[in-house]
Amino acid sequence: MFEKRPVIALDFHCKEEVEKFLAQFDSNEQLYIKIGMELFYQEGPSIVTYLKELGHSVFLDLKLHDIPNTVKSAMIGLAKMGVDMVNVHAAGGFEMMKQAIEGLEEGTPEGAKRPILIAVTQLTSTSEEDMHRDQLIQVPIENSVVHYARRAREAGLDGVVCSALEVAMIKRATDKNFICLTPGIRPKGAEVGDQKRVKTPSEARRIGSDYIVVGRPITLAEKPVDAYHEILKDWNYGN
Ligand SMILES: O=c1ccn([C@@H]2O[C@H](COP(=O)(O)O)[C@@H](O)[C@H]2O)c(=O)[nH]1
Repeated sequence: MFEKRPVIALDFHCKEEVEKFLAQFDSNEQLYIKIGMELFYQEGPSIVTYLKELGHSVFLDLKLHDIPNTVKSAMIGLAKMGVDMVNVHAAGGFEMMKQAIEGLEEGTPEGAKRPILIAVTQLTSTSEEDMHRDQLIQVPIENSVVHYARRAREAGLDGVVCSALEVAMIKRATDKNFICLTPGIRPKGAEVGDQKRVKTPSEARRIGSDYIVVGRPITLAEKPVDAYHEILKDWNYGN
């Protein structure tokens, strides 16, 4: 399910910063925006309504991870907000993921499309050494990522969050339509920051990512609109 627009991670503190950022774009340009914890915990559901009314697509990246019943109830609420995509941590377990999808189905208003549900496998800021040390998972990181992807698919989810490095393995282990959304994207030569498992937009495309997520290389750029269009071009192989 290829999405030609890079998903922009708007990791801002408040709506005013979002407005300032969006004012730089042509008002006809419909973006795919990721709202994370930082913005959502400050602004709440009204930030979703605001962005949807402007015609943008919204991925609400709250990475739910709790007992199955709690996640199901939370998902019922999130489905009512009209977001396009939400997520959970696969580490929350098979039953939690199953309940998450049930909650979304229950909460989606009649006639509306159920939000896409994906599961975080291993964060792109986690290296194999980090995983061994912090999680005591003593296998290669790709094995852990593919294992979580298989469990997510068996639970009925639409896809996973992973690094572009693992996309080919996941598609082989699940199916080609199982969504791989990949953060940890950096244009050639860009600062990597806290990301550990990184690829460029065109590398991610070549490997088979369906969505890429890009934050700081756009939001902290001197000219964010130009930075966005360069990434868009690289992701779409110059088209
Ligand atoms: O494994 C993950 C899951 C989520 N993210 C989120 O994506 C963006 C990436 O931002 P950059 O500034 O491009 O590094 C950020 O909002 C993370 O919360 C991730 O990076 N890795």
